[in-house]
Amino acid sequence: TGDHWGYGKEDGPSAWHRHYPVAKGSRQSPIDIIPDEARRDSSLGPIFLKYDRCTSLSIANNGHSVVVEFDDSDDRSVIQGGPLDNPYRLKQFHFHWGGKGCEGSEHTVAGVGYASELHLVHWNAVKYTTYEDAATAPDGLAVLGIFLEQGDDHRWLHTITDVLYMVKFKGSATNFKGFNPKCLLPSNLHYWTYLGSLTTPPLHESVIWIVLKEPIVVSEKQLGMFRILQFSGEEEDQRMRMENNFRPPQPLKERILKKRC
Ligand SMILES: CN(C)c1nnc([C@H](N)S(N)(=O)=O)s1
Ligand SMILES: [Zn+2]
Repeated sequence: TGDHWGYGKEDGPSAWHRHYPVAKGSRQSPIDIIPDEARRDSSLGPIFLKYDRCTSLSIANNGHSVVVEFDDSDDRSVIQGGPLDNPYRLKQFHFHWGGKGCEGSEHTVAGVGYASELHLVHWNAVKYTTYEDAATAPDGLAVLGIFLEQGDDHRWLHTITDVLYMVKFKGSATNFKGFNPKCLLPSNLHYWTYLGSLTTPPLHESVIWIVLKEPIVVSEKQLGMFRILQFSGEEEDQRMRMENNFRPPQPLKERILKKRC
């Protein structure tokens, strides 16, 4: 049992539909974002991120990515506004990235990928009692996507890359308290939004996606630190470097990509 999916040739995104048929569904993520085709929507206001009294708990390697988990027992860390009818609670954030010098984002912009993509996963605690209930509801999750572009060192990313050696292997975790993800946001919060899904199995079609237009800039050295992580556990003999853990863009089908006026 356990996760029998991955990013390899046999168990990668093109095979996920065998165990998760929703992979061929009508609102799958990620997508290729075509800016000129985004429809202006006057009902869309700005997004607000209240990450002040941050509630980070731990950082872990779950065999697919590196994940920072938050205490989501109250509304201290929430996203609201934009396409959202109420505040959504921050549950975790994680990254997707490529091989050295290669694209590794999940969403692409006019067919072009970025080096990496940060996902901050929030859930609708007003309408649903648990994350698990929200994760299967059409308006249950809100994921904020932020592109990472290769360039100069990011001033704050080292607080994450400096501890990656402690979670090198699948199943490892360590304390990670007092980290405020506000330091990972770009200067402006202009966004695209559309209805989509989780981008890894179980691929639930429960995500309101909010993708920021402005990337943050990180160095190749910092990106390289993510590649010391392994998909495999410490006891496994196959050393499997964690990289290219991204799903390619999926058909837009009958969806409209929206943006703020
Ligand atoms: C259980 N949670 C929080 C998640 N399950 N799948 C997630 C995917 N990694 S993503 N990329 O956020 O859809 S996040
Ligand atoms: Zn993700």
